[in-house]
Amino acid sequence: EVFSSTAHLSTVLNAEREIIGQLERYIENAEIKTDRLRRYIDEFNDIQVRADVDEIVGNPLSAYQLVKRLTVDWGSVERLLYDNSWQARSGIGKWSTNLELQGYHRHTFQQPIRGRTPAEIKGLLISTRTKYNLGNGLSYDDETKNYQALCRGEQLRSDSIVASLNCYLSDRGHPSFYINPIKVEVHSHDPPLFTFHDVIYESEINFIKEFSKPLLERSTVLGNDGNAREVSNVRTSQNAWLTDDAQDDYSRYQLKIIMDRLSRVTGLKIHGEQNSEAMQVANYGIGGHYEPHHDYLFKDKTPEQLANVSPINYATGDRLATLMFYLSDVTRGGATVFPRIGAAVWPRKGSAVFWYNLRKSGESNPLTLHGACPVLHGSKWGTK
Ligand SMILES: O=C(O)CCC(=O)C(=O)O
Ligand SMILES: [Fe+2]
Repeated sequence: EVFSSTAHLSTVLNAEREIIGQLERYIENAEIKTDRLRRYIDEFNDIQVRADVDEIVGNPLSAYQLVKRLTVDWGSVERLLYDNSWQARSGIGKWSTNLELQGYHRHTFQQPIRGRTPAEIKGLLISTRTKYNLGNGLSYDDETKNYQALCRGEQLRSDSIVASLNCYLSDRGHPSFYINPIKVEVHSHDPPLFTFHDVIYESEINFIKEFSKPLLERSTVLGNDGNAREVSNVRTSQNAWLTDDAQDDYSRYQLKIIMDRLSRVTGLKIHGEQNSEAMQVANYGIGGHYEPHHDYLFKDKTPEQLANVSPINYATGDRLATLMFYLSDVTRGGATVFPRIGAAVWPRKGSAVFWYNLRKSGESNPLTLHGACPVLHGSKWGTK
């Protein structure tokens, strides 16, 4: 009954004012929320547009920020979207605290590092010159020291040895290279260690990468107890085996062309499972590495570990040689280093590094101990 008295009308009027007030706060909140969301979107958009994928995932700072966005920022966006506390000022408080905290993290994260390029970080790590030993019979500690020093780009060999390392053009004894000979770079004469430059082409590299991307899984090593392979900090990368049965006709054809060329380059028959293992593709992200190890399979193994060597390897014999080619340049880090030889091979897209794991006598050569240095900036793709 609104006509019988005005008393109740004033209550209604007050209620209306209250509703208007709440609606205004609701709109105000919604505007703040939209504003925050807009700022997130602008910021993410800006980062996405600015750089290409390799640049984002390969730069330690942007890779860190990407992970932070996935784990923290997008969580805040989600909370913003689902937070319906339209009447609570405390809601706004919560959002802004959140954002301030993130601003703070961004601040503390960026300030100390800004301007310090990986080169300077690397510079900080370079120790004063220590005396290095090379060869067999080094302690594990010395080998680790050499591995790290080589990864930092230090020279461990005498100037005269380094001066004896040469580059040359070679047809590798095959007519297909008469006109366009292979560029060979020698990293060590004994044991022989070379890179063959520009032996795999851009289109082939893209083919191998695209083909293996969906197959990549965290790499494993043979467990000490001889049991199945396990994930380990010794080898932090992802890899994929390009086995014959996983391939369609077109892929098999592409791989055959590459393998035939590499057979001519190395002078070894490497195509087909009787002659070499399936191709293995590896991708290392920032910090990804493989600690020094040997590629040969039969020496220095316990009977339990030997029991784990696959029958095909017994049938075909030990790994005579390793040929590994780089499918990417690496901005910093990621060298393949030989702590007992003192050699470091820096990845170059399209080049292949080659060495014999066994001597001519068939015995394994312990000097071929090698490892992959941690990637500092960029990402590393290799296949062997
Ligand atoms: O990636 C590298 O530089 C070395 C890889 C390696 O030694 C291996 O896969 O056995
Ligand atoms: Fe290896």
